[in-house]
Amino acid sequence: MKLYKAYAKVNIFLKITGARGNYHEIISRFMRVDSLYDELSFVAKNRDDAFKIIGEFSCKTEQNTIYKAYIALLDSLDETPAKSLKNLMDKYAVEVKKNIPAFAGLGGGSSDAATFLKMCNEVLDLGLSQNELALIGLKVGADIPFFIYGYDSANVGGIGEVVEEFKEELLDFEIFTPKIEISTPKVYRAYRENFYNPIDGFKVEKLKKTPSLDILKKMSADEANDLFKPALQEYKELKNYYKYGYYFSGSGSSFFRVKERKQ
Ligand SMILES: C[C@@](CO)(OP(=O)(O)O)[C@H](O)COP(=O)(O)OP(=O)(O)OC[C@H]1O[C@@H](n2ccc(N)nc2=O)[C@H](O)[C@@H]1O
Ligand SMILES: Nc1ncnc2c1ncn2[C@@H]1O[C@H](COP(=O)(O)OP(=O)(O)O)[C@@H](O)[C@H]1O
Repeated sequence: MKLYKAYAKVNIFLKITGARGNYHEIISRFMRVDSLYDELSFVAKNRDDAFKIIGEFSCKTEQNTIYKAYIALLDSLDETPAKSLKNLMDKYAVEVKKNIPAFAGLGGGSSDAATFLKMCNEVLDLGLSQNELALIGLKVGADIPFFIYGYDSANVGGIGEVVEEFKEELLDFEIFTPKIEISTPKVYRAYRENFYNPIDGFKVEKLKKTPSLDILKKMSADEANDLFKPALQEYKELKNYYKYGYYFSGSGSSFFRVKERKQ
């Protein structure tokens, strides 16, 4: 069966622009990490088994983003394609070779979910557009739309649903992930309680136009990512891992820096 790659991402910058209910509106440059991906495939399974995911996960199937994406996709389909999808998942399990660390700020769970949605769309010929898939994905997680579009680099806004390609060279990253299980909601909550200071529209426009390499030359780790200070506050041990010249991805715990330009 065909292997599908679910790439990791890093957030070159991540700035908060406001609040939306329990969520935060952001402007962030997402860049795909070419060297780090999970591998997904459909493999034949026993028809009697329930929805099955094969792979090393720390969560139950019901909590897996792949299962949540399946339910969201089922809900969005008419009767006939929904039947085909159920039939597909009766016959096949989703096998995942997990390479992207979890709780890492690298979007592993979101990328798996996005890839699963694209696999179903392709295999069943559902004819869903990228925008439609992104909206289905958004119900499962804010990072999923970026992975649906599959751009190398993009400015991501709203809570994650506005994805605009940013044309630039893909960078090669060195990444390390401290073994700290960071909770994304906890970090956003700490930001809102103690660091809330949304940036203005002028700064947003400037950031959106700046190439990633320039951002990384001009900004320090805490200037580039509004979630770095709240993460340090909530997870004190994080500071033992921080090395000068590295940047913090999303809500963490990964740090990255550019290795070299991709050939
Ligand atoms: C911080 C970022 C940066 O890319 O990613 P990670 O570090 O998790 O990879 C994202 O904003 C995370 O996206 P994702 O991890 O998909 O978030 P979700 O599952 O949708 O939301 C989990 C929780 O995080 C908070 N949340 C998430 C996104 C957002 N824009 N504002 C928020 O406040 C909310 O409390 C929400 O209930
Ligand atoms: N397909 C998946 N891959 C990894 N983690 C998943 C997946 N589905 C659900 N999870 C759960 O999501 C959390 C971590 O999400 P993940 O996407 O790996 O991290 P992050 O949001 O920091 O990039 C953990 O609670 C993990 O058990």
